Amino acid sequence: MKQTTVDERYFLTLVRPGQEEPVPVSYIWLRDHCRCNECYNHETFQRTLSVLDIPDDVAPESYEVRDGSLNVLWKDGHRSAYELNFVFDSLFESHREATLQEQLRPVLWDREFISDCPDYCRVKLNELLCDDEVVDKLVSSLVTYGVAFIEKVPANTQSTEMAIKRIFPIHKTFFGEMWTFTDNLDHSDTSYTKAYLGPHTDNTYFSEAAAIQVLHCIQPPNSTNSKTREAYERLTKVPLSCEYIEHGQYHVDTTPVLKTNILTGELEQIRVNTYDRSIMKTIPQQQMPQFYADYKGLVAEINDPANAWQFSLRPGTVMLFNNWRLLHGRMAYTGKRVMTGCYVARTDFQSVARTLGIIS
Ligand SMILES: C[N+](C)(C)CCCC[C@H](N)C(=O)O
Ligand SMILES: O=C(O)CCC(=O)C(=O)O
Repeated sequence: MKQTTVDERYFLTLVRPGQEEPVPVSYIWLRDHCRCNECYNHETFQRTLSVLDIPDDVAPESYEVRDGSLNVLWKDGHRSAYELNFVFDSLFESHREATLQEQLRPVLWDREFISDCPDYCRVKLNELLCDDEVVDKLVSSLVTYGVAFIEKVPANTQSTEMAIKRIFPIHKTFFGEMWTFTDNLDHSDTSYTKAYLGPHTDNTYFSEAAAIQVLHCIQPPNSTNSKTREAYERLTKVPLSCEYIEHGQYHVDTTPVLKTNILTGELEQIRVNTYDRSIMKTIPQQQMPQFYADYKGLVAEINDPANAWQFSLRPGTVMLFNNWRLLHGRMAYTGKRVMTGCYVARTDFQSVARTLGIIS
């Protein structure tokens, strides 16, 4: 067995069955994760033990591993018992690996793939309302492909709301809970016009963009490259401010265009809306040429027609898409058109997916 030297004032070591390398486990982590009824409320899933009541130099009087459990007697006389799998599965390395091994991983796709791909979810409203498995299938599609459709939804806001609330709570913003928009400039924003809208994500000016955007066209218009990697890395670091301004509203958020997962390092969010960018003043002027080269490269890639999946949203079909990974836009139109939809907050999207066992 390999030897791992640890400072026994702060760590004990455990060996996971089937592995050779002993792993260090910190005493203060163990004490903080005691799940006895005195330290943890199993009805509210909350700690009752305050972290301030754990001495920095907390250490066991003794401990033993027996029958798949670690039993600790602390110097203050407190006793803790841990299932070894709880400890091993809570280690950073295990948690990171498990996150990377999610049973449902995002599938990256392009127009050709998605046009031919039968797997993303396209269900009928009555199926969704009657069958919990269809809810699971739809949320899985949003996790895997970032997109799903509900068909045969009566072309009105109320039915759209009913369909979405079957799956998610709706995230209310100053646009409303369910919003319905046309070209009457109800809000000072291009989406409230007939104009072309290039590919973008919404809410780049919120501290957290909606995870899911829902769109239902309830009244169609009555007429119709090693440099890339370096640029990618830079765009995960350069803070970019985006804003939304109208009477009574002034939202600004300043974060990089690309956000990577703090645990896995994988790309987690793209936040691009060229329309809503604030004055660029978050980097020195000397860095501007490089930033604009990187940003224009990304926007050009986004606007490449080869990357566009274009179709008409017709009354009856509700589209849900992941606003953290899919960009959306629309062609300019003439005549009268009415669109309805809503946002779903990321925490609610993830909570529903986690409750369904789709993500951890
Ligand atoms: C109409 N609706 C509420 C759906 C969107 C409004 C979009 C506002 C802003 N340009 C953005 O991209 O977030
Ligand atoms: O009007 C549309 O079809 C889409 C509008 C849009 O992109 C948005 O509201 O973010």
